[in-house]
Amino acid sequence: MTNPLHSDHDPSTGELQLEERSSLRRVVGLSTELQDINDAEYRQLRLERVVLVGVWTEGSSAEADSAMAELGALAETAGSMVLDAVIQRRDKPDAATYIGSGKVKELREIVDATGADTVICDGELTPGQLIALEKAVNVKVIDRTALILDIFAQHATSREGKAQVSLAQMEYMLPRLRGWGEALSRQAGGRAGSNGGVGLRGPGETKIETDRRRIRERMAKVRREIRGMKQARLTKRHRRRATPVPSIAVAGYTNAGKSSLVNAITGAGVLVEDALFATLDPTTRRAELPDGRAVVLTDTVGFVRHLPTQLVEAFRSTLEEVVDSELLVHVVDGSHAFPMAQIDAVRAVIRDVVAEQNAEQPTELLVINKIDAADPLVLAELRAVFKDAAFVSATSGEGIEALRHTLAEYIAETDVTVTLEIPYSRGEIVSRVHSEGAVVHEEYSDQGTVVTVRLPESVAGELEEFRR
Ligand SMILES: Nc1nc2c(ncn2[C@@H]2O[C@H](COP(=O)(O)OP(=O)(O)OP(=O)(O)O)[C@@H](O)[C@H]2O)c(=O)[nH]1
Ligand SMILES: [Mg+2]
Repeated sequence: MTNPLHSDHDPSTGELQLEERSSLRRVVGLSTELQDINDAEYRQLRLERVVLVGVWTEGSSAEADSAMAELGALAETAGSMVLDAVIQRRDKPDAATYIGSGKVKELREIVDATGADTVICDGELTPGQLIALEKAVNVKVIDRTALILDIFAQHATSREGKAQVSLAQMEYMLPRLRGWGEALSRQAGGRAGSNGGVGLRGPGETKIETDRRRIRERMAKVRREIRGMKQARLTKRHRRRATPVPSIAVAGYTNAGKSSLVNAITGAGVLVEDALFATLDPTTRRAELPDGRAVVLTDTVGFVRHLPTQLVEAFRSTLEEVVDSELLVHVVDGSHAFPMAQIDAVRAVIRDVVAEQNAEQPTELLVINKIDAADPLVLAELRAVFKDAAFVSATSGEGIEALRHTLAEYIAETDVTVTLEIPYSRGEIVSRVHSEGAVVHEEYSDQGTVVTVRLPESVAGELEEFRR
């Protein structure tokens, strides 16, 4: 394992976060309540004992199983206990009830037999499908989108992250308010007949309409707040960009081991958990590479297939970090049954953001992690396809030192080599050159210290006056 050089963080932070999160688990579901619209009768996800349902439309049965396993992991991350899972093979989901009527009956029997209180469907269901299925099985039915929103709501810690998630939840809720519970009765007085046009709403407005209006108002407010926070973040990032320390973004599918890898490389205590979306806010750690150079690594939120569109915006801040960095370390879970599909999913999202921002595609270094637990056949395939990839285990430490050297080489490629003569009176410049670059040669002349050093271009520019 590597030394915790320049770790500017208390290694107990991850531990603390983990504790906090476990205590949060016990009140699962509370985080999805939007306190500010407390009388809106939207569905509250109190997930406890759940049955999973999937429709398998394409691919092999092993892939379908793997998709269900992921849904199960998501459900557990949200704090629920998975009792059973049903998959139905069909060309496309049933328009009325997502799964066909025969399967609905079977599902109802499973729900009754297991005592489940919630059914989770893989995919995004229409409001109509949710209601119809709920009627048929007689317990709460939610979809994958709601589940992911719930996890994000539980895990977001930064103010901007929380605001983004609450906005996404409201966006999801808005079209689904209708029919949410027979409890949504009309307000006293009923609808004010045909004369209740624009501006005359009020007593005759239905409860759903009032709720919708309140949610829209709240959404507008949150949007304004986010704009303000975004500005602050951009300023901060700008300031960070002004310091010439190269930045490395660590991205990849959720649970690939990104945080573990950042810890292994830097020795810092970033939160690691066998749960999806353990990391939601980008965290940055300093590290020193074998050539003595300082870099910063940013641990980012994980990717997932079919990310709810409402959350894409919430991901944006993390993706901007990726696009902005010198090097993108793309971490892959080598022990997963289908790492290729995950690699493709991650690359597709990054490509989209790069295109959208008119940015340059950052250099990507693939890091296949968890080689200690990987199937040798899958590993052999990955080695054959990705010849430049690094193969490591963040937990055993295998390959980490080699990876640190590889990182140094990648970063060095963006460097220039210069010879500087630094007067003896400017010792601070000599220290700076040592910490920000890789010194190739050093000697002492009558005038000062003469160093030949590889430096990031921006630093070399700043030290132009000492060039020889
Ligand atoms: N066997 C094995 N397990 C690992 C390795 N690296 C990470 N893990 C485990 O994988 C799980 C996820 O690790 P994290 O580092 O939290 O993964 P992440 O990519 O940051 O996950 P999210 O932040 O949730 O997206 C944890 O249980 C780790 O202990 C490895 O090299 N080998
Ligand atoms: Mg993480």
